[in-house]
Amino acid sequence: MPLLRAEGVTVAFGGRRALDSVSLTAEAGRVTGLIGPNGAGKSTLFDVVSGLRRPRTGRVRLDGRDITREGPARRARRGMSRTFQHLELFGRLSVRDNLLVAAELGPGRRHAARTADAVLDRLGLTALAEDPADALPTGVARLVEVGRALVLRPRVLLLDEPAAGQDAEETERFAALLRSLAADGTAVLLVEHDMSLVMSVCDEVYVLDLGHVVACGPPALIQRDETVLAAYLGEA
Ligand SMILES: Nc1ncnc2c1ncn2[C@@H]1O[C@H](COP(=O)(O)OP(=O)(O)OP(=O)(O)O)[C@@H](O)[C@H]1O
Repeated sequence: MPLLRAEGVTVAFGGRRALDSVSLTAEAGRVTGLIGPNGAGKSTLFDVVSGLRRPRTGRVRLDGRDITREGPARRARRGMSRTFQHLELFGRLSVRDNLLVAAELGPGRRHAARTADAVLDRLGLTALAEDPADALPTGVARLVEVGRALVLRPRVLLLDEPAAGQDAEETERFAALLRSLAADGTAVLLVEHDMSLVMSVCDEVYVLDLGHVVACGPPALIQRDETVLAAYLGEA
């Protein structure tokens, strides 16, 4: 049984379908990519999976359990956490305090400081722990957002464009982090525009275009898929 499954998810804004019967699976121990041109529906699908938006039709299942009607807090307690495309850090708080605020809500709350410090160490952020979040370059701030999701010890981690603003070296380190999270058994679902990152870290890639899954498979196949190329070139 897959850890996370979205089944036949449809979302409409006004008369327009942002998602039209979309199904997707994310397995424990794997990095699953979700790509597609601007406006394809990626963030909307994240909102449905994380409980911020109710779909018009369709289901979200975690471990087979139907969680479609559960809110984001309940899903977080079940082991799901996410980052946002637009940074949502507490700008005046230090890097460490940003993680602590989340750690105090999570399963490691009794040892929140230790939990936060362990994640800072894993992300290579210890030297910046006391810096205010709003003084950080975007690439580092995104890493802090990932850290805030990680202190909740997620089984399912949803990352919305986490590498935007990272330089080449930061992206390389980030790729290694994603692989190590998967090796720990986390199901990572990754929305990302950096194609070389997606193709190098993902086990499987879903391609959305205009609210439909137009392709799904291992990176090597997706890179050669004509429907995918057409979607990106605007010919689909
Ligand atoms: N709150 C909203 N109200 C109306 N339309 C919306 C809303 N949110 C998203 N949309 C529309 O739904 C479609 C999908 O948007 P979404 O943000 O999910 O795409 P995306 O694939 O994440 O795009 P991007 O790569 O640009 O972030 C777009 O046409 C968008 O304009």
